[in-house]
Order: sequence, then C-alpha cells, then structure tokens
Amino acid sequence: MEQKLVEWMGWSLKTGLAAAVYVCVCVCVCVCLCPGSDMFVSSWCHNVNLSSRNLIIALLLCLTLVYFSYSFNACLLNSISRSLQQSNLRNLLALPQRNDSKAAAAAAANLQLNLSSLAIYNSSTGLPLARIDGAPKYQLLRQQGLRPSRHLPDTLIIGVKKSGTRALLEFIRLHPDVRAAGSEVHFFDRHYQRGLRWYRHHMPYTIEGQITMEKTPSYFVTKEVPQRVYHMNPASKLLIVVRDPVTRAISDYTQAASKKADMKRFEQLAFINGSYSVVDTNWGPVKIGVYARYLERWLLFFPLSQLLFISGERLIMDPAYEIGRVQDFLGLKRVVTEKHFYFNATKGFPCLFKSEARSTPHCLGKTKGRNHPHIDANAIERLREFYRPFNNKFYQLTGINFAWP
Ligand SMILES: Nc1ncnc2c1ncn2[C@@H]1O[C@H](COP(=O)(O)OS(=O)(=O)O)[C@@H](OP(=O)(O)O)[C@H]1O
Repeated sequence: MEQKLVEWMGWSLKTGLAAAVYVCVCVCVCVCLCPGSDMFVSSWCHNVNLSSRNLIIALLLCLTLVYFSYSFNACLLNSISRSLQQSNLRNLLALPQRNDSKAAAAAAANLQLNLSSLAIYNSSTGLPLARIDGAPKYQLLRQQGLRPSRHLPDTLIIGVKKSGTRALLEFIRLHPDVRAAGSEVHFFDRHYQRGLRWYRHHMPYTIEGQITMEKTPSYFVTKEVPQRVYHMNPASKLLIVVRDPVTRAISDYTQAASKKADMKRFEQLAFINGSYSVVDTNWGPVKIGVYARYLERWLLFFPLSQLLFISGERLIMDPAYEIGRVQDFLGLKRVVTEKHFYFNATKGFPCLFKSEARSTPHCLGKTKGRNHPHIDANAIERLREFYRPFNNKFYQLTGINFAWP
C-alpha cells in the first residue's frame, strides 16, 4: 500500500511538472501570437512576422499531437508488457492459480537463483524503493502481484543457549516457506523499549504463506520475555532446543574462555570453595541448565501445544528426524529431508549440501562444534547428580524423557 502511494505520488509529481511546463510554454506562445497584446513580451513578439507565427502555431499543434500520442502509446505498451510478464511468470512457476502463494513460494524457491541482495524498484521512476535480501524470486513474485513485506515473527527459537539453536535455524530455513532474521535480534530482552515497529524492521521480507522466524537463545531464561512475547502474539509458536545441561554448561564455558585468556578452570567456577560438594548455582553456565525453572514461567503464558522441544543431541545424530518434527509442528510440507544433510567427519557434525546463502556443501562456522577442554570426571559426576531432579521435573513438564545421564 505504502509502495503504491509512493509510486502514485512520483507519477503525479512528474505528470504535474510536465503539464505545468507545457502550459507555461503555451501561454508564452499565445501571448506572443496575440496581436495588440500589451503584455511585457509583446514588444519582442511584434517583431515576429506573420509566416513565422503560422509556423509556430503548426509546431505547437505538432507538439501537442506528439505529446498525446506518446502518453497513449506508453500506457498501452506498459499494460501489454505487464500482462506478458505475468503470463510468463505463471508458466515459469507453473502456478495452479493466481493466488496460490504457497505454491508460488515453493516453485519460486525451486528456481534456485541466488543473489545476495536485490532492490525493489519503483516501476515509474526506476529508482529503488527498498533494498531487500533474498533472491530474484521476490522480484518475480512481485511482478506476479505477491508483494514481499516485513512481518513480526510467527515462530521464535527461544533457546536454550549452546544447545544447537543456530543449527536448528540454518536447517529449518532451508524450507522455502520459512524466512528468518540472520542474526539474533534480542528484541524481547535488550531492545524492547524500541517497540514492535523497530522489531518488524529487523525481520526479513516474506510473501503471503511464508513463516517469519527469529532466534535469540537468551529469551528462554529472561524473566520478562514470556509475557512480552505473549503480548506481541499469544499464538506464537516457540521452538526450544535442549541438551544435556552438563555438556551445555561446558560448551557455554568453552565459548566464554575463548574470549578471555585468563579464565579460571571450569571446575573452579562451577563449585564453591574449591571442593566438588557445593555447586555454584549463581554461575551462569550452571544456572541456565535448570531448564524446568525457566519453562514454568513460559507455561504461565503459553500452552504446551505451542511449544516444541528439540533434542540437541538428536539434532546432531539425526538432523532430518528433528527437522521433520519441526516442519510438522509448523504445518509445513516436509521439504527438508535427509537429502539436505551429510556428515562431515572432520568437523564431526552434520553439514549442509546447500542453503539459501550458499549453493556448495558447507558446515556451520568454526564457533559451532568447538573442542571442549578436559573436565575432571568427578566434577562431571557431581554436576549430573545436581541436575538429575531438575531434569526429571523437566521431563515431567514436557512429557518427554530426554534420557540425559
Ligand atoms: N550441525 C552442527 N554443526 C555445529 N554445531 C552443531 C551442529 N548441530 C548442533 N551443534 C551444536 O550447537 C552448539 C552451539 O549451540 P548454539 O548454536 O545454540 O549456540 S549459541 O547459543 O547460538 O551461541 C555447538 O556447541 P559446541 O559443540 O560446544 O560448539 C554444537 O554442539
């Protein structure tokens, strides 16, 4: 709608200016040709002889004719070319009917044309209206009458940090009906005061029928977030990747240690007083693993049916299985299957044959799937003991036994 208005304004301005210039020229010429006119130009005009005046009148008539025939033909050609483009696109996408946007999205994705960014152009001025990331499919779909626009997310990957949230996002966004914000937006925990308009602006362009997704793992553990998400959309779908809390804590620590050279050992930070008897439940990497505690807050606002729990361990062992569950949960056709994945023995993780961003086989970045430091087996055992009752509570709340040791 906004775009239409801008296009219309551009067109009116252009036409208005042309008309104004044209009227000015006509008025000047008429004043010149009017015998006995006492306007300020008349003295100059009286110097023009009669045959020249006739010539000027003929010229003016010709100009008027050219102007009108140009406007008419431009209009005609425009509408012919638009209908040709539309029928070409329909053939290209083999759409069953004009408004079948889901089929359009899927077919367009099958075109597999890769451009990292593209601009939407104003059809009359030729100037870019907005830059969008995506592929030429959006330009084609726009010509088809399906205008890409930004929407607030319908689905959020809310956590849990270091459980495989990036892998989940990269895998699910292979689906042509899923479009996701590339980086973590942190709207509900850090930027909430900026408002929903700001948030929407950080979302990718989608067409009707596509799901908008965002992942920020800290949402799961931030107190205010469940209520805020509920206020945005009580029907939001929430994806939660969980992993054995002990491995998760070590992964969290490994990431922190990679940024700080003089970081204490994991065992020193996870326990109070240097012995393995008292677990430091205030230390972030340990605290986050008490999943049941955070889940209870979410369940105050959302029914279990709107939450899907994904096993971080299974996402590594059998990504197609977990992605299959996610597609079912989101009401999507199972498009992402085992054909999309291969196991990279060097990395030790599943990788992708191709994705929206790259058409060659690739793995997640080097910050995903790091080598963990050696941790004392007694410390690990003590932590397992600590988490056991919380894990059982979590199994009870979710109705899933993740079988963590
Ligand atoms: N396919 C694939 N490739 C690489 N890594 C994978 C994959 N699937 C899951 N994982 C696990 O994801 C862990 C990182 O989790 P997150 O993406 O949630 O981390 S973050 O919270 O966004 O920082 C990461 O943790 P670390 O092994 O500690 O690096 C991985 O174990």
